[in-house]
Amino acid sequence: MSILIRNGRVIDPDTKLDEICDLQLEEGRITACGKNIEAEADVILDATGCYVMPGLIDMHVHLRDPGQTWKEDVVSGARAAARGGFTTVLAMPNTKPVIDSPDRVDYVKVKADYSAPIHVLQAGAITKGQKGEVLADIEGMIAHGIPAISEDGKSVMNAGLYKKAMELAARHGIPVLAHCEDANLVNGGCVNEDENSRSAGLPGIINAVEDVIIARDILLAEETGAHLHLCHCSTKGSMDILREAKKRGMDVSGEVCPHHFTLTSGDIIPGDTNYKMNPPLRTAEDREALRQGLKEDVFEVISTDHAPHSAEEKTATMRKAPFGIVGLETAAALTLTELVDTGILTPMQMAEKMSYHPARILHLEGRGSLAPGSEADVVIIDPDKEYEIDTRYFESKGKNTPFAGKKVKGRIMATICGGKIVYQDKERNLVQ
Ligand SMILES: NC(=O)N[C@@H](CC(=O)O)C(=O)O
Ligand SMILES: [Zn+2]
Ligand SMILES: [Zn+2]
Repeated sequence: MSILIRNGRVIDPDTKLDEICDLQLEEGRITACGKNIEAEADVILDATGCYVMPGLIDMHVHLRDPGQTWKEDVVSGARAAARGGFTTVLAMPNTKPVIDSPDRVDYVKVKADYSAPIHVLQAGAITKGQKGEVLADIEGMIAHGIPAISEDGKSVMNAGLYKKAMELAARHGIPVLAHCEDANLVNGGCVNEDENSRSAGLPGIINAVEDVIIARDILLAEETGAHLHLCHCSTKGSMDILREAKKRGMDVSGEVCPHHFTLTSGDIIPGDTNYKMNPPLRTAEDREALRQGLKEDVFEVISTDHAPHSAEEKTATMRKAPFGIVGLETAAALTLTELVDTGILTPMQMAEKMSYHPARILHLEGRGSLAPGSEADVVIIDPDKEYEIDTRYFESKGKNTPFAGKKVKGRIMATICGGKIVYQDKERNLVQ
């Protein structure tokens, strides 16, 4: 199988290429990139007016498999990812049961290998059952292929235990993905603590809930030499602390999710639980800091924290509904609309944060790159296509998004994974 993508704006952070040219894919690999490639191909795609980027990589998703497959499963999640332009996702281990052993890692791997259209990777939990008491079989899971460990959904509050996990991660050269939330400071909060929470009479979550654990984790990473990656950063403090740690030359990185760089707590429609996620939507000042941090590459990753829940679960009150919103099928459009179209990020920075940097942090050789020899994982995006987000077209089982009906600019036209077209837009056929 060979594919020739003609006349797109090829944007490759690895080779620093940003040029209108052709890209040739053969037998699952990228084989050539250049102007007017004359080779024969089984399929020719006309990418005129489109960005051609390395397939997007989301290093933070929840696929709910095993145990909560009414919300999502490996296959529906992977299809949603393909529709969103992603060719690799990393699933968090807060499933039921928790992915804390080699055989549970294998369960996801086998299911994904047989039936997912894209690459699905699995992170291993740090403690058994995510109870924060004893370490999980981290080395066993590393032997079975996990590219990272994470306790996402919570922080490991026992710093001594966490330090041991970091030592293991450092020894094996894998990153620790940190959900930063001080369990003792949350205080039952369900939205950001500010004038909006007070007028709505809802318990609030202060910024320090996140910031104190970020500071602690950075100190522990410095001590152990582990690569620390901060999940879903939402506060101005996260940006300040991360910037300062990087100045000291530390091996630490951070991600921001589209909802946190797009919305503030002031946008919450009272009672609409599709605005409830953890960490919560913060203030305009926090959002501004996140945007600035993305622009200045303090944050090198954009991830979705795709957190599907059923409509029924989300009909609960703001206090009781589960935290989390879906993100795979809206992330590229929100990044293009909110950050690229506004001049905050260049298209090259988008490709870095949504593909190249995640590949480097997770040590995914041959991914996040369009250099010849790389895996044939490619996304074709029309940056000018305008439309309204419509959850009826979502491949995800989760429709829980505050962005339904939002006007955006930028649409995935095709996703190619391992040299196969795994998603194509129905309106505009690129095949020539
Ligand atoms: N982000 C969320 O609001 N929810 C996540 C957990 C998490 O990412 O911490 C979930 O698993 O639902
Ligand atoms: Zn989290
Ligand atoms: Zn998460």
